[in-house]
Amino acid sequence: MSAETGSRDKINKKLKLAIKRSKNSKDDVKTLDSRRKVFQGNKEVQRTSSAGRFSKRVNGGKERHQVEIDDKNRFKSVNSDRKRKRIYADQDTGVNEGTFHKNVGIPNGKTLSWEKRKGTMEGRANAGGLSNRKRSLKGGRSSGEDESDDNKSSSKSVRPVRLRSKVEDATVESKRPSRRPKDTKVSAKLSNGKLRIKAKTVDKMESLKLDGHGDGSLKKHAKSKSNPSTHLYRGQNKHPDVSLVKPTKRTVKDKKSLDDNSVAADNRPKKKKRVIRIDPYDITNKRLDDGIVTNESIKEKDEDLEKNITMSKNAQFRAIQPSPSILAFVEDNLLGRRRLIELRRSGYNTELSAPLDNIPFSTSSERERIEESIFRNKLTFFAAANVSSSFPPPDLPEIAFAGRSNVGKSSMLNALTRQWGVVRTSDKPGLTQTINFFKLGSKLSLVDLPGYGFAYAKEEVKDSWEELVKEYVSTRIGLKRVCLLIDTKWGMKPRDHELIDLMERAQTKYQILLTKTDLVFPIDVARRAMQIEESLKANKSIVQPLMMVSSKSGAGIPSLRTVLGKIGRFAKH
Ligand SMILES: Nc1nc2c(ncn2[C@@H]2O[C@H](COP(=O)(O)OP(=O)(O)OP(=O)(O)O)[C@@H](O)[C@H]2O)c(=O)[nH]1
Ligand SMILES: [Mg+2]
Repeated sequence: MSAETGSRDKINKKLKLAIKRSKNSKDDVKTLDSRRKVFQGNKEVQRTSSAGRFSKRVNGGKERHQVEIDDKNRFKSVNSDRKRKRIYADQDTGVNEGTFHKNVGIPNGKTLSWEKRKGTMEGRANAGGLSNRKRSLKGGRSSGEDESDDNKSSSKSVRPVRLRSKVEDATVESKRPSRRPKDTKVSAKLSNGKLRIKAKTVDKMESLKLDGHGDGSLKKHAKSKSNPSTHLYRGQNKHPDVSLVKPTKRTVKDKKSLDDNSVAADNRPKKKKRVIRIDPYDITNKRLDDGIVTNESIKEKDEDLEKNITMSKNAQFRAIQPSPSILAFVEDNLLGRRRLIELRRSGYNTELSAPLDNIPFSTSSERERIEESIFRNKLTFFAAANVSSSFPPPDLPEIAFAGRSNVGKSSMLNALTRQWGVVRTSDKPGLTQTINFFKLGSKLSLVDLPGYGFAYAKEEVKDSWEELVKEYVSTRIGLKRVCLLIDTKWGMKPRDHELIDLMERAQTKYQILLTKTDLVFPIDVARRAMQIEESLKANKSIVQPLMMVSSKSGAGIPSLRTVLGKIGRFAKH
């Protein structure tokens, strides 16, 4: 009996427990229904819930237990949903630094989160829940987000955030903003486990921020379009002034449009002056220069005129047609530039220093071959004068050799006498600086005059030489002839004409010697002779003929000896 009563008690206890559990299960069903109503609005929760299984399970004992488990799971899911909300809250409060905050501290990372780039999430630290989050997203556009939250204009300009979520772990994908967004708006999308957020800004916000950080003058342009690049820089940098420091070309342009007097505009780099390079080979560029009259252009024109004159002089010289007699004389005496083979064919010894003279230097026996006896005498230096008072007494008839520097005066003395080293010569103009007197035996005196014109000497010295020469040729007693040496290549120069005029006035006999004939063509020797004879044909003191000589080749030297020898022979003491 005791066993039966014991078993009955156990059964009764179980029945009581079962009844209690059935009552509790009804309460649970009520609570579940109420909770189902709570989450009725959440479609995703309804979709995920197994409502059919839930209704079956509420009838059975084990099933009820399962129901409780499922309810726990559902609670878990509900809790997870709550947790999701808490996650947002935590995220908003900064407790749960998930993917939202991972990139916030990265200053230059390419994977900057969207709030870092757009600066919209800065103000969410004080926000709580989704509504606050929306609010923060509305107002949080730049580094001054907290201030901009209070700003109505900024809140108007931003779209609210849309959240679509059925996920437990929300991750944020940041959509990289375009580099040049025109109208940027902020929107957040939470779907398929990823929160996609787009941020867009409105121009007014930017202009207001400029008001806050820049000059007051910027307020004038609050409605004007702001620069998107400044948005970008301001979003990345909490200090908008710093972002203004590193502007792009586009920011510079916009700053200029904002206010010319602003500090930012003053700090912009100045434009470099555009340099126009004129191409000398470009016809259009030359046309620019044509209208400009400068001193340089006048000088160039003058130089061109002088060139034309010189060219005309040369042309005139080329146009001279020498007389046949002069041409014949030039050809007979082998004047002008000649080839050695030509001299050899004519019977001259080309191994001699002056083959056309055919007389070697220095030895007395050879000097006997000189046709003119007076020039067989030994040449001796006896006086030098740099002033007229130091002139030697005029005991002998004198023949002077005058001319420009380096024309070959001293060389002419050597060529006439064929004596080496008595008269010094040099290729440097200005060697002879005094009037040098040479005796040729006891019959004749040869005088080497300093040259005039170009010389390596001071102007005062050259002037004194010229004055001394002028005084000598105009006042010297015993001066029988002045041999005026003219370089065949260059012809007569103004100084030569000056000296000729002086000798004309002083009635000093002078004879023209064309020197260095071996350096020009024979035809030019004839032309020069014709030119000078024509120019001096009216002169009275000139002695004809004009002599054409070359100390180097010896051409015309024998003829000159003959002419000058007559002076010594017939001169009256
Ligand atoms: N080719 C050539 N050269 C000559 C002739 N006569 C002189 N020379 C050269 O011309 C240069 C000047 O000769 P010089 O006799 O010193 O001339 P200069 O007139 O006395 O010169 P200054 O004493 O400075 O007035 C020398 O190098 C001579 O060799 C010539 O007929 N033909
Ligand atoms: Mg000389």
